[in-house]
Amino acid sequence: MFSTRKIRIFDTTLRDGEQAPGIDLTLEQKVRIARQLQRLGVDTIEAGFPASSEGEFFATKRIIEEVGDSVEVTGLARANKNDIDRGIEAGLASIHVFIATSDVHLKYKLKMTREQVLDRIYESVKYAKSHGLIVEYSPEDATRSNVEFLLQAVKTAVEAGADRVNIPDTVGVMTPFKFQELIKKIVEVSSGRIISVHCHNDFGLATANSIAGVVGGAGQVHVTVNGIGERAGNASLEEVVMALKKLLNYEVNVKSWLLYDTSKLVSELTGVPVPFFKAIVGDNAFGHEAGIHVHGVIENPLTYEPMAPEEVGNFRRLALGKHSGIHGLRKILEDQGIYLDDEKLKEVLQEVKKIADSGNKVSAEDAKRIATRFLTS
Ligand SMILES: CC(=O)SCCNC(=O)CCNC(=O)[C@H](O)C(C)(C)COP(=O)(O)OP(=O)(O)OC[C@H]1O[C@@H](n2cnc3c(N)ncnc32)[C@H](O)[C@@H]1OP(=O)(O)O
Ligand SMILES: CC(C)C(=O)C(=O)O
Repeated sequence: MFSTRKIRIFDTTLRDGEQAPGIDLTLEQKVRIARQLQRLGVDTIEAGFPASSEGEFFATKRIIEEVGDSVEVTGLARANKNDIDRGIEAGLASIHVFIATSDVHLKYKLKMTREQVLDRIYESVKYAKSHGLIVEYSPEDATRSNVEFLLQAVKTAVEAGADRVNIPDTVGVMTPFKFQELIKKIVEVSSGRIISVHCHNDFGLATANSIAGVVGGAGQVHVTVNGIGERAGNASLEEVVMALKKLLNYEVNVKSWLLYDTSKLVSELTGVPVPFFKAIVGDNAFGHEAGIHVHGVIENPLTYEPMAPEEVGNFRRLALGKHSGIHGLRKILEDQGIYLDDEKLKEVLQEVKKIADSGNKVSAEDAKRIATRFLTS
């Protein structure tokens, strides 16, 4: 399925990402990440939750001062006057107001009736709009809400003036086909407002569900760098962006070649390592050891890579091990200035495999050392 529709990228690394246990960024660290997100080209930066602490308040304020001229900066607020006022005091021109719509949240957490929640949606969105803000409303736990009530909540937010409505899969229980259908229904009652999706990764489906939401009609996706966030995390920015661009041909503002550096920066500042096998930005995302693959990639990278590493700022890494073949070994040695005939290469390869079979790693330098013996013998 192909489309040229433009999809907004709403980055919540500094809000939902930072909410994860063990991640507490300083003001300076938040500002560094915000600057990188602005360079990357996201459409909205959710800078934090200004009412939650002094630090969050001042970080939001500084981020607006630093990058607010060139990118929309928003902040999270509960559906109450105090949180919205705190956002306004921090200087926000855009606010993300949320209140849950699922019965389990209403009964046990909010202790409110459905009617009270609808009133609260209307009042809080209207209040924020009356201060001239761009308002995005999220019915938290939308995907476990009664669908009729969810549609009522969305209509209420739209009537109160919400500019965008975001549909959160708060505990990650959606499957792609189900979510696509739900988003279609939401779009039908939203009077042309941008519909957004916010997916959590509890079943490893956050990226798939986000894409399904877009196919269902969403015009914006909430993401975090490296997929950090509550519990199993959020939909990862790099996966969503590249899937939208490369697999479905949607238009996205993000400069994909800055993805790897952005991932490294967020990893460094949060202290959360990027998994080796992480799609797009993992160190093995363009890694090859198997002889058949390495041969193919040397002839033409398209054989075993769905995109070029440079497109996302990552690197191709050719490794040696028990699965290596002659073509790969030749390339690794020639890159280091070592040229051997096929007979000698085969002997070096046998040694490489012997080392690997005994459970040891073989680096390019190890191969060079072995090959040097053959050069001089
Ligand atoms: C799905 C999400 O990610 S939602 C965002 C979650 N993020 C965070 O919680 C991070 C920031 N949070 C905080 O710093 C604090 O929780 C604060 C400042 C917001 C509130 O702190 P406290 O006043 O101490 O309350 P606490 O966090 O224990 O409880 C939450 C209160 O907010 C209420 N509440 C929760 N969500 C909403 C909402 N969307 N709208 C209005 N009220 C809400 C709860 O019912 C509870 O109210 P109560 O105090 O009257 O019982
Ligand atoms: C506030 C909302 C969007 C949220 O973070 C969630 O439901 O996961």
